[in-house]
Amino acid sequence: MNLTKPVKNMSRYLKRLKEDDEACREALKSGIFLLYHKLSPLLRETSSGIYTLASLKTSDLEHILEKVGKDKHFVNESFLLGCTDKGEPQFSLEVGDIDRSALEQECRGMFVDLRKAFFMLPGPESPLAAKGQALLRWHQTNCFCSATGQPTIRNQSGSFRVCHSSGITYYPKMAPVVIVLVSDGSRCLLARQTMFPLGMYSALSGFCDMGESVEETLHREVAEEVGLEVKNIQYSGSQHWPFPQSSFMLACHATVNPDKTQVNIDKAELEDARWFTYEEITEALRKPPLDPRREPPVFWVPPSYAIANQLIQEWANQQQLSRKLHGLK
Ligand SMILES: NC(=O)C1=CN([C@@H]2O[C@H](COP(=O)(O)OP(=O)(O)OC[C@H]3O[C@@H](n4cnc5c(N)ncnc54)[C@H](OP(=O)(O)O)[C@@H]3O)[C@@H](O)[C@H]2O)C=CC1
Ligand SMILES: [Mg+2]
Repeated sequence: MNLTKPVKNMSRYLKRLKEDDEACREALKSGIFLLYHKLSPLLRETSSGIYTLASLKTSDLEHILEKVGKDKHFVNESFLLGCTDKGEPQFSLEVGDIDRSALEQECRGMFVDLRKAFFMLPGPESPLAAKGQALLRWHQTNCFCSATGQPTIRNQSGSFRVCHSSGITYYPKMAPVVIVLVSDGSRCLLARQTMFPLGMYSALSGFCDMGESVEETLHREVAEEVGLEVKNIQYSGSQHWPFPQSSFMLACHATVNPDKTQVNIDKAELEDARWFTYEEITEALRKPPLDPRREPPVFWVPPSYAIANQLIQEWANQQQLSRKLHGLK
């Protein structure tokens, strides 16, 4: 089978590459590579001034590696990410031990911190950039077995690491987090942590404790952080979130009784939490993406690549609909 041809069933194809070292090594010969320098992805500016993730073909990457004094077999250190629409296997490669500016020059691109890259990349490319970084980070921090202290060995695709001494297999992990937009019917509750950028408020969130369901985490986190009791939980969607380590965000809507809205903030967790009106929210959603050269606005919400933004947008749409139904503007 020629693995480079467009593949009808991508999922089966990727499963094979994940599990079969030989097939994956073969796929590396005709892969598409995303480079990271100390976990910062390589971006390129197109002729129309738009930034995209730079993707290099195997032959181009090997050529560049040789030019910067690195063995071309270094491509084998890559990790499998997925497949392009054309069926080309995609890989991420950490090149942090190579001179950064020499690489940037050879690749005609620049390595950009992932948080900054999220603001520069077109929407659909952000999750791929995040996945590439997350996988590299996981491998960098799981080189040893936590039971024996012996080195763990990766398979070719990077879908797991194994300790041959204990026989334990380690798989890349995400920590589940519940994020919830609480509404009292006409307002929604947003909060900020001291570490948030100035003026940014987001939905409430918290890591799931061992053994908890999504609903249990949601009730506990809202009670802990703002002292409220929620009901009517509705699932909205999910997202992988790479910061600071890989989280798996499960996003929900919930409501509180309109006569029990007094917030009691846990100051150890939150700097502030307050109710926002529909007008305040729609104005914040209309604001253009943050310009790092300008002062941040007094109140703004997470940008569109964050699932918090999706929750806030959905809430605003719902409010708009019910206002129309009630003859309000
Ligand atoms: N994509 C999005 O739209 C959004 C994503 N998020 C993400 O959600 C995550 C959780 O939100 P946050 O409100 O801070 O969570 P929590 O409310 O649970 O508060 C963080 C606390 O959990 C501890 N902690 C850190 N990692 C873990 C873990 N893996 N398991 C259990 N506890 C942990 C922290 O300890 P320590 O003192 O060590 O830090 C800190 O005390 C963050 O990574 C944040 O970036 C949040 C909002 C929006
Ligand atoms: Mg929290």
